[in-house]
Amino acid sequence: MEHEFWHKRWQRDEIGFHQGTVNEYLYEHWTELAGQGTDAVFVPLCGKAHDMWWLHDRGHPVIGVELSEIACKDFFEEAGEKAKVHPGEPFTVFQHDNLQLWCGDFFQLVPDDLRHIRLVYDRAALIALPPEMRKSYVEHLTAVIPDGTEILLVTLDYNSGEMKGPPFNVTNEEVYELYGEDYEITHIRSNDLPRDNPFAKRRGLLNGASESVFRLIRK
Ligand SMILES: C[S@@+](CC[C@H](N)C(=O)[O-])C[C@H]1O[C@@H](n2cnc3c(N)ncnc32)[C@H](O)[C@@H]1O
Repeated sequence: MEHEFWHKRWQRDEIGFHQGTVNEYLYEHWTELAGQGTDAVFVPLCGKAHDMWWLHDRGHPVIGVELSEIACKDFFEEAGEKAKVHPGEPFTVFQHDNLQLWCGDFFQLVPDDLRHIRLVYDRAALIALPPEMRKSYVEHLTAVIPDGTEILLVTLDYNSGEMKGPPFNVTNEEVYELYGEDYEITHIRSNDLPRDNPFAKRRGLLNGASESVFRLIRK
């Protein structure tokens, strides 16, 4: 996906992926990874996900990475919070307490940037990318997070003949192909979305869809 594609989506406010509330799988499964601890969390391709406030409120330092400056600004403004802005290259950092949004390209991150990270939350990041980019995404993520980092990954699968992504369909088999070599994988659960689910209905998915949740540990 070209950067321009996402910039346009934000400029036109075409952000159907944005959830104004905490994601149900984050809410239900986060303690299985994090316990009651407050380790630092990385949120790739973070948008303006409310989930980051939830993680922050639980005491986690958070670093999100997001291409769109609109998303970064809106994230703080919509919460009525002021962020300090540290302009820079390749990232401009928006900061409030220990919650930072790094505005720039995920693929520009280097391992030193994420050396304190112990947890990753991926909702609508892997599945935002077309098949040819997903391998590079996982390779880059694996290169920049420390060993032992745990990831909560949420995926979506559907009949790819029925709609054009994003979000793209990622099968559970693909998760094992992409992460199997470098991660221990636990498939926590899958949840069927029936054809009359609002998302399936909006996108014309006559066979519905299915979401899956994984816990991955970087070996
Ligand atoms: C489908 S949205 C998901 C946002 C968020 N995870 C959520 O749950 O709402 C994908 C986001 O990734 C951002 N994005 C796409 N490519 C990126 C890249 N290379 N680096 C950083 N952000 C990127 C887009 O601007 C978009 O906000």
